[in-house]
Amino acid sequence: MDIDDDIPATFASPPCLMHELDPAYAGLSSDPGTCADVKRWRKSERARLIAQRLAMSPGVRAACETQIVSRVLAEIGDVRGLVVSVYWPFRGEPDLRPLMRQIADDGGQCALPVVVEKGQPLEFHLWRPGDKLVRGIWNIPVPAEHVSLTPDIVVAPVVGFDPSCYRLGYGGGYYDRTLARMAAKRRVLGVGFAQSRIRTIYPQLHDIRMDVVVTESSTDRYRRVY
Ligand SMILES: Nc1nc2c(c(=O)[nH]1)N(C=O)[C@@H](CNc1ccc(C(=O)N[C@@H](CCC(=O)O)C(=O)O)cc1)CN2
Ligand SMILES: Nc1ncnc2c1ncn2[C@@H]1O[C@H](COP(=O)(O)OP(=O)(O)OP(=O)(O)O)[C@@H](O)[C@H]1O
Repeated sequence: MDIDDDIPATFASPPCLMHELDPAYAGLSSDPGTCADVKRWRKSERARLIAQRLAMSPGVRAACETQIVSRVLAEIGDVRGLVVSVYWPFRGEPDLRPLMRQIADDGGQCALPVVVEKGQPLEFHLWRPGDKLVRGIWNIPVPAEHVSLTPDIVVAPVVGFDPSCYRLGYGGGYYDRTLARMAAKRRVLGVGFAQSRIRTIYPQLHDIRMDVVVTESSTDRYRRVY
């Protein structure tokens, strides 16, 4: 018999009892009226943030992207043997294709997110520099070959983000749906321009926090307390 079997279970730190509380107490809302207001607000905020980043000058954008790539590489550390999902840039997202080349050069593997079915989780398909791409849903380029991988690190582009590392995306809920299904040990690195930081995204019950958000001038970290 294990000696610990006789000892009542105790926690090294206080257990989290958040699940026993009203979600509103945690700043999360399940009220239908509030959800509808948040949806409307998110739609206009997305449009504003996308227009704002599309208006960046090419020189400023390129300088920011260089900074983002080096901060993300520092955040990833030794990439040998790891699968990192990145993304093909779309609607003014930071262009991280140099990051994908560097990951491959350093012995990691890259994957791109693929919408295989609307309203379902994303799949991540292997992409090596030079591999053929075809147009997927919304015309976003996706690998022509379908080699599905499970990422160790998910680099997720943000339309907006808040200081609690919550992500505002394009409104399909794809990353949330996908992360909800993945093992907790994956790391999620949000990336965006500093101008995409907003006070709050009004987090809802389905929103999943990222571990870190990297911009050209900042690295925000969410520290789990449990
Ligand atoms: N570069 C890149 N690739 C990616 C993502 C991403 O965020 N960035 N995705 C990450 O998920 C997936 C694509 N997600 C998308 C989700 C919604 C829309 C979109 O156009 N939505 C509608 C509005 C939806 C609504 O409000 O209900 C639209 O804008 O008209 C586009 C892409 C997979 N590939
Ligand atoms: N885990 C989930 N299961 C089912 N539906 C979900 C889940 N997560 C999100 N959704 C749905 O997706 C919708 C859009 O979510 P949200 O506004 O957070 O999208 P987003 O994070 O901006 O989009 P994306 O991840 O595609 O860039 C939500 O209203 C919700 O109905």
